[in-house]
Amino acid sequence: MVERRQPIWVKDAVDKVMQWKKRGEVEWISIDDCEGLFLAEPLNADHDVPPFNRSPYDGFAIRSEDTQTASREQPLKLSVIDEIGAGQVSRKIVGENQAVRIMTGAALPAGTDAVIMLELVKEERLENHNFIWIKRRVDKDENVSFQGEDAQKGEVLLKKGTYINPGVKALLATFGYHRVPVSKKPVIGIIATGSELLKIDEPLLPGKIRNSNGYMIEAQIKRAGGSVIKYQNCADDLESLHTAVQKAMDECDAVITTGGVSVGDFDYLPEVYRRLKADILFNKIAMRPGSVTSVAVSNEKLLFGLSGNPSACYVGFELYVRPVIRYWLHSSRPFLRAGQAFLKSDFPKSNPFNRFVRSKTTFEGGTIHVHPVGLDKSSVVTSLSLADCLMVLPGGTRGYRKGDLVDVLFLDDQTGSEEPWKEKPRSSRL
Ligand SMILES: Nc1nc2c(c(=O)[nH]1)N[C@H]1C(S)=C(S)[C@@H](COP(=O)(O)OP(=O)(O)OC[C@H]3O[C@@H](n4cnc5c(N)ncnc54)[C@H](O)[C@@H]3O)O[C@H]1N2
Ligand code: MOO
Ligand SMILES: [Mg+2]
Repeated sequence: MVERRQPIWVKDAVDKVMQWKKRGEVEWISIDDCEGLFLAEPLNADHDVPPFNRSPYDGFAIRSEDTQTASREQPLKLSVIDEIGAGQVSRKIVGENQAVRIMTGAALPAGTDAVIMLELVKEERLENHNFIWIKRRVDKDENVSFQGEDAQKGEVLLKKGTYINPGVKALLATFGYHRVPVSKKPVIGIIATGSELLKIDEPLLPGKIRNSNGYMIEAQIKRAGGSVIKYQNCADDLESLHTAVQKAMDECDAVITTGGVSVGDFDYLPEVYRRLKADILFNKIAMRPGSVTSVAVSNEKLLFGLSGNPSACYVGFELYVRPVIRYWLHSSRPFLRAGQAFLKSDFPKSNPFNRFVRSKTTFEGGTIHVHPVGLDKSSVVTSLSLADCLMVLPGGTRGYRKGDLVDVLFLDDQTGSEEPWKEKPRSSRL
């Protein structure tokens, strides 16, 4: 008699997995290698930015009070007493009717409180000395980049858990972080199982297919921020599968298998869990695709049994593995970013289970639309290459109509979400 499995809700499955979440060990790595990781400590401003009042233009630093009566009819003549470029500091103190020629980024000289652009003055050279003529009033603080206007000493600029994008990297450099606190990456092992699997450089043979899931999962792990150990494909043979999973569990922080997790004669992962004396958190989820996704824990390490069907495997990873990797990396928003969009076409299939449909979003007239891509079957691989989101269609309906507002989970996104997608109360009767 085939084992009857009791499905659980997606939200409960996520909760069960996240009970085993861990933060990775913090290490300080070179700023050159930190992008795509997460700050393991907050970033505080230990000085003002900019650190001094500076000129935003190439021009002349002046005293605004000297210019109060300057006009086209009564131009003002100032004596140029120094010239500085960015990086230089003038030693002069600017007095009445004096100016310093100053380039963008240079510190305002003592005594000055405004800058006039090169284009707005007339220059004159008289007896080996430079003068300028100004034909308008310049107000105090005009054209000054103020010390601390960008960031003030003591401010917390970025919270712990922030994703390090190019802008964050610029801030790290601004504050002299040549080494950056981040988490060590989790090492995730991948074992593709199935006697039908060929290596990708092998020619097709009757009844065989190439292992695409192994490569897909590798890319998903890397997109999430983890590092990968890819093991040899494993045939549907209990002894070798047991040995391979045991070895991977010893060597990695978590392990993903694909295939062999359902109720078929050669689906040996349930038996491997028993042999490992692993606690099975669940082996059936009320969702499509990916209902067979199983997760077990052995020696406090997670062992993900993803489906062999490519789309089911993909969705299982994004919902249950990705948040574990991102949490490990100290992300404060480890779950897929959620939003809502209008369905672009009817989705007439009745929906007994929550469905995660590979889809694509488009922006039209200020609103987001979403439409399914490719064939909606869990065995399909082509739709994955076109999807930028998963459209979530809660179960218990007779289908959805064009124009319905539906939840979407974005795949190529770094913002993430603090909370996972959850079934809403109306859909929460199993
Ligand atoms: N009697 C039942 N049969 C099935 C059930 C069920 O509840 N009762 N569930 C179905 C569902 S839903 C899914 S999903 C699949 C899951 O099967 P497994 O996870 O055990 O995976 P396999 O049987 O090993 O393979 C399924 C399918 O995927 C192909 N595959 C496997 N590995 C790869 C790979 N690395 N790259 C590409 N494709 C792969 C494999 O050839 C099969 O076609 O079970 C249903 N059956
Ligand atoms: O759950 Mo299976 O993953 O529907 O295709
Ligand atoms: Mg199977």
